[in-house]
Order: sequence, then C-alpha cells, then structure tokens
Amino acid sequence: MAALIPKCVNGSVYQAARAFCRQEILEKGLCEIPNFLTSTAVTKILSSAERVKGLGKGFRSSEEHNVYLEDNAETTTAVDTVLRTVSFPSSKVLLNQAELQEDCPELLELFRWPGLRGLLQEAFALPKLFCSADPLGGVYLNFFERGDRLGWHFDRSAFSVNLILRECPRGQGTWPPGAFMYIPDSKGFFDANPNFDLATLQSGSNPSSSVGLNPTVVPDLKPGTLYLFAGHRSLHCVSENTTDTVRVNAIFTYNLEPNVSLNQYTRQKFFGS
Ligand SMILES: O=C(O)CCC(=O)C(=O)O
Ligand SMILES: [Fe+2]
Repeated sequence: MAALIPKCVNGSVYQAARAFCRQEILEKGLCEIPNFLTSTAVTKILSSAERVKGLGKGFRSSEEHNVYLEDNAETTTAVDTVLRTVSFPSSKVLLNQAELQEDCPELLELFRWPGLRGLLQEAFALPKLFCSADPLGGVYLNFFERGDRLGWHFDRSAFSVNLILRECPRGQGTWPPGAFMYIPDSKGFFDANPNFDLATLQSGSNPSSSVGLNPTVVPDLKPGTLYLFAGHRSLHCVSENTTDTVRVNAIFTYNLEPNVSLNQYTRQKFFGS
C-alpha cells in the first residue's frame, strides 16, 4: 500500500490523516493536514508554476457575488434580503489544468491518485468519488496577488480539497493578509438572519461571538498543508492580500458522479476560455 503513495506525499502524514479526518470534519467542518506535501515538492511545484505563469499563461478573474456565490446576473429581487443583495468582490489569477499539466506533473499525479479521493471519502463519508472530467477545472492553481481576495461566501459543494503552496506573512492587524478564515457552522445562523449586516464582518474586530456566531477562525496554514473543508456549512473568505507575497494554492475537483465537466458559461466565467 505504502508503495502506491506518490513521492511528493509524506506517507506517514497521509496514513495518520486517514485516521483523524472524519472526526475533524464532524467536529469543525475543517481538517488540516500539515506537511502533507514534501517541502521538496512544494518548492518544485511553485517554481514550475511561476515559470508557466511568467510565460503569460493564466487568467485574471474578477467578479462580484453574494454569500451564496450568485453573481449580479443571477441575483433576483424575488428574495430581497441583505444576504442576497450585498455583493463582495473576488479576484485572483488562475492557471488551469491544461496550462499546468506538463510542468507540474505532481499536481496531476495527486489529482488522479485514488488515495486522495479515499481520504476525502473517509472525511466526508462519501460512498464514491470521481475526478472531474473537465480539461481545465480538474486541478488548478490560484494566485492571490496584491489587492486580490475571495469575498465571504458559502461553497455550493459540500466538500473541497485545497493544497497550500505559499501563504502571506502575517501582519499586526486583527486579520492577517491573504488568509483563509471561516465562521464555523454558521449556515444556520445566516439562514435564520437573512438581513444580518455583513459590514460587521468587515470591521477590524471579531464580532462573531457577540451576535451568536462562533468566533471567526484563521487557521495557520503552511506551505505543504492540505486542508479538507465543508464549505457549505461555514461562511468563509480569503482576506485581501495587502503584501507583495503571492499566495498560491491548488484546488482539486471531485464529483459524486462520473464524467462531470463544466458548462460553457461556468468555464468562461472561471477560466476565461
Ligand atoms: O483559497 C482558499 O483557501 C479558499 C478557497 C475557497 O474558499 C474556494 O475556492 O471556494
Ligand atoms: Fe469557498
């Protein structure tokens, strides 16, 4: 079994994660696995990815969306709540699977490795999982440059896998720059309070506990950390990157059904082609 683990993965870390991931997802909706990727692989993938990006590949995506990831065009006035109407900006540069596959074979190997799917199945108690069949969106890289961020949202999918390759240095303020943060198990609260003033989430202090939410959590993610996340349960975002360090991570897309691809509209919106 161990022989089948890709060289870029720390085998003992992976084996240990198989044993604790389910409990973490049940308790926190998030399972962090530090040192999942070897530091050699982190360095190699980063330098290859930046070289490819330097050749002019990649797509800068900028959009406005509400917390349910509905963009302006999708937002109807039928349910005119604050949560549905307040929009947040998101922007980043994406390097899609077709652009990275030759230079970052480790990411393709990881994406197709049954062991990664097995980990996700274990964590989320899923009977079966399939690699996305999309030629651009199966595995892709995100680059958060200065000014980029991901606005507050709930994922549409119940599960996600995110591999951290580089994080921004932490500053002095309440919220670190370019950092993933989430309000654990907040879906019920926001469903019950559709007119909640989201501006309070933007302020410098942590307002969550005072209004009946769990306090906002900012996990201390490191290069090489893999994290599994139940992103439909917990409102989350990536804070604005106010530094010159580019945050880089890889997203792996799996589906409950085989042969799922993005439709043309979504592919255009996400990847620009
Ligand atoms: O980059 C991250 O850590 C979070 C990404 C995320 O929330 C998403 O892609 O939906
Ligand atoms: Fe998300």
